[in-house]
Amino acid sequence: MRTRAGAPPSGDYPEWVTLTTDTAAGQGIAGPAAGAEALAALNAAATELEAAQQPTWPDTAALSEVVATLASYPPLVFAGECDQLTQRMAAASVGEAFVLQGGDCAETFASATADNIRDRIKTILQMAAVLTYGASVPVVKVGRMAGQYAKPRSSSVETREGVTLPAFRGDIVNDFAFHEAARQPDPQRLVRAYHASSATLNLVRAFTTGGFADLRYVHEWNRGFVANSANARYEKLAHDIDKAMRFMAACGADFDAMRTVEFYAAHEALVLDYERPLTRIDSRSGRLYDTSGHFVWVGERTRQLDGAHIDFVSRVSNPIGVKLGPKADIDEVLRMIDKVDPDRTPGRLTFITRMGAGTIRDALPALVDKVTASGATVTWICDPMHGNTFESSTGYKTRDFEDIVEEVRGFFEVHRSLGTVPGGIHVELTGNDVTECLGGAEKIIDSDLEKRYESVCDPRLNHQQSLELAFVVAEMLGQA
Ligand SMILES: O=C[C@H](O)[C@H](O)COP(=O)(O)O
Ligand SMILES: C=C(OP(=O)(O)O)C(=O)O
Ligand SMILES: [Mn+2]
Repeated sequence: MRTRAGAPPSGDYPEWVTLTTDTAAGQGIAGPAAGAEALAALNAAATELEAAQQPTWPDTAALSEVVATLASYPPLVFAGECDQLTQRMAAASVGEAFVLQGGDCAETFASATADNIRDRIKTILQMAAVLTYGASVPVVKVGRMAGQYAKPRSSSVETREGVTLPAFRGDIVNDFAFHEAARQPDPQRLVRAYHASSATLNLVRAFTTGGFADLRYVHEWNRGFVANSANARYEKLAHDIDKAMRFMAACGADFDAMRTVEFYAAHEALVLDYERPLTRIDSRSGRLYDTSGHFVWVGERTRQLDGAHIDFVSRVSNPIGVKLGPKADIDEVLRMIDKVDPDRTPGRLTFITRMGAGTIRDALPALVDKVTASGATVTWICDPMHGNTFESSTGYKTRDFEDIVEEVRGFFEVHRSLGTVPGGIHVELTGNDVTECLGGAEKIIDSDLEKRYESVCDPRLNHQQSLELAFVVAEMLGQA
């Protein structure tokens, strides 16, 4: 709708529709001069600083072409959406929201199907509904999706039956198949990752705004979950939620207004040859945003203070996560805050702790205490997956559901004893009925793992286990 004079009516579009399109890689930058300078500095630093866990691309000319191609593509997310998520993360930092981040350890191109994406979203929506009830605050829904294609590895090679090849580093770099050609890094995969992310995000937006996310459906799905006799221990909470829904209906709540949800995309900003060309100047503010996803994080293996990853995230304005393991050095963490969040912007920096069930109660308190004393305003999120991985007797990388629950329990205990805020959870999950993590009501045991072990990297909670975790965490939240 336009006025007769051809001017768009004011106030019709949300502010975030402002395009963030000025391109990276130093090509045809039309944005504000300050932004162009900042972008040039980001690009220079990304190539000069030491970057851990990067692929060794065999053909640098092909890589340059790919980087230029990515730089010419539209952004996947808008700067204003990232700012909105920063505000949501800020709310979580003070207990006015709770964050749920979840999705595959490693997305693959082959698994980016409509059914898989729908089922993952469905699982996250179901978990979020339960957590919302438990927390009595909005749940910020963030998928490890639409960009989670890169993996850091403990070893750069993999040996099977005497044959040693480069390790699989995620579909964005090489192929999981165990033969020489498949494991060669191929820069064309960066372009495929962009298109797969774009298609995924398109479906995410459709599912979360087109009616699929209607709270009434989500509630029915959850009723179905609890009706399964294996899940009887969650009946009480499910009954309470059901009552709350009926109470809302009786009060005349507008359920039609609850047919859409905000949903954000997150991934580890690992391969800088992907993140860098997707970094753009926001035409509103001249600031830089990594438009490959709303929230990006730096992993435990790449968070070196003087390394390229921390430098990169310090230069973009997205909400940023940093994973912290049990050996995180407190002084280093404090210097990291100065670097990534010098202005102490609430919601800007999230620490995703991944300590291990047996370690969290010892390792987390001092860290939280010192960070709080420093005056920082970080959001604390618990990743109960990465500190609890072990090899099963049958040779699979696995995790035990009980360890996962126990780490979240420790996370709540530590924050409650310090008077700080447990802001959310970060989990590896799928909407499918895989057998990758042990335990849960279905009592998956070692010998079950081979039945449906489909992850190309870490073991994920399956649909049932994910919902169980949501119910258990909702109980913990309700005990506040
Ligand atoms: O999520 C990631 C994994 O924990 C990480 O890639 C390391 O895995 P690896 O020890 O199998 O290499
Ligand atoms: C590699 C991951 O985690 P971390 O950096 O915490 O090991 C991950 O989230 O898949
Ligand atoms: Mn993982």
